[in-house]
Amino acid sequence: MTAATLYRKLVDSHTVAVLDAQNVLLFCDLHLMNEYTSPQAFAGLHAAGRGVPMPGQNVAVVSHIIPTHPVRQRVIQDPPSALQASNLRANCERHGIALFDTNDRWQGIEHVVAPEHGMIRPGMVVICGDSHTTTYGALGALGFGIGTSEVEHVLATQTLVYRLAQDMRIRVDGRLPRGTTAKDLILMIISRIGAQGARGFAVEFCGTAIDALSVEARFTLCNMAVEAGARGALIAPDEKALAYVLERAPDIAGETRAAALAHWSGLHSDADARFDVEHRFNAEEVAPFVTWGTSPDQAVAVDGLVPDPQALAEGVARTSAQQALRYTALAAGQPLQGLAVDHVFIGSCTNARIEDLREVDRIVGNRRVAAGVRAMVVPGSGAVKAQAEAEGIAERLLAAGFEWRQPGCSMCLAMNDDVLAPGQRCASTTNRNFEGRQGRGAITHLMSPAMAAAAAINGHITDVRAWKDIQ
Ligand SMILES: CC(C)[C@H](C(=O)O)[C@@H](O)C(=O)O
Ligand code: SF4
Repeated sequence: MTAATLYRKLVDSHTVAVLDAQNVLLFCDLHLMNEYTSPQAFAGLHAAGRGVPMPGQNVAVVSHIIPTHPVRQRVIQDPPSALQASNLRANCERHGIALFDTNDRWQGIEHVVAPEHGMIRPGMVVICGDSHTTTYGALGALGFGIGTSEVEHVLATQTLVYRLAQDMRIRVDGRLPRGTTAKDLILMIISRIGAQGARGFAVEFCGTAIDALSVEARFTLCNMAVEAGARGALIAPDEKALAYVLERAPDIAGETRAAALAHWSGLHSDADARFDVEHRFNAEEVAPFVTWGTSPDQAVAVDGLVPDPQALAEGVARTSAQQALRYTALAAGQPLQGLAVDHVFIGSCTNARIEDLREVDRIVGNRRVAAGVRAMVVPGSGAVKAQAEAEGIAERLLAAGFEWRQPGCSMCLAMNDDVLAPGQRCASTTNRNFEGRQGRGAITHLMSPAMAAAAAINGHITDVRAWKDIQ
């Protein structure tokens, strides 16, 4: 047998039929749904008089449009959003699909909820009408986003017509310096390879720096690989990944466990597997990264300067940098450090897990949010929220002047009522800094949770490495 990459092993083991040289019919072990991209798919399914043959392999979570105010019973006020949620409920009831509904105690952002309940296992193919499904590569599962018409196809057949991706390997060796995280690493990678740098590729991350990352940090890394255009992100599952899954999947026991472990042990690229493209990075070069523009690849180290578009080659990069600077109201050559922020948002499927909130807590310590800054923490899920409350994190952050909210996507894309005003500048732990993403005319600076916490305390973009008590 020829040597294969982990990506090809996952695709081949899920191929029901080869359609042509580029396309296969792929079996999908788990299909996650949200209220935003599923309604039209169900409508299409019903119009065609079709059912959902494998409801147990589908799960739905209300994520995007849900309000996050700290009330006991959440009510979605906005009529179109309320309709999306009630549609999802009706569709799940009709087809017997499990749903994490608005007031379910485990509700949250779909990509935070699914792994914490042991739904994501190494070797699976997981799809969702949401681009950040690449997150699951952290556990050795092939995850990727699909469009609404594909959601309908998956509901009806549990399969997908899938165009093969090319193989890319990104090796990162060395140790991440003090004060830097997986978020800084992925922002650095994206800034170097570009927002289209992995377009058309399934990316496998490897190297000593990746081995050293916690599973939650790997979620952050794989989550944002899509911001480089990746069609999938994978990390071969190691002891850490397996322990994470086994802890959360009590059904994997006895003979099933032995069979699972045997299967999982083969989930890595063969030693002589061929990758179409390979990149190498040195973790020692990672610094806390901050975006200055309106695309995730427009980022520099916090002690760097806003680049001069004139220094870029004439063409798309220069034009988009010029446009970006107009939007973010920054000047070429300006330092990012010291830039005042109005708002701090700690949340999203990139950085709202318990380790992220512990990091924020550690940075904040006994300090207080700067006067005039509104700082909001939106835990990724009900489970994260409960854990953070049990650990005293919520109480300490509230005392420091942060708002402590209920779980959801919230200000990551402002589809609920957590919206910034025009011109407001936000230090954000999210993954996209597109124009208008957090509110029309609002400006987003992507960064790590530690950096966002430091910005909240100082009221301006701050190099967290100057903090004495960081790790
Ligand atoms: C709403 C959804 C389709 C979208 C996505 O696909 O990623 C959203 O989650 C986002 O982060 O922009
Ligand atoms: S948290 Fe943000 S990136 Fe993640 S699914 Fe929600 S909107 Fe998309």
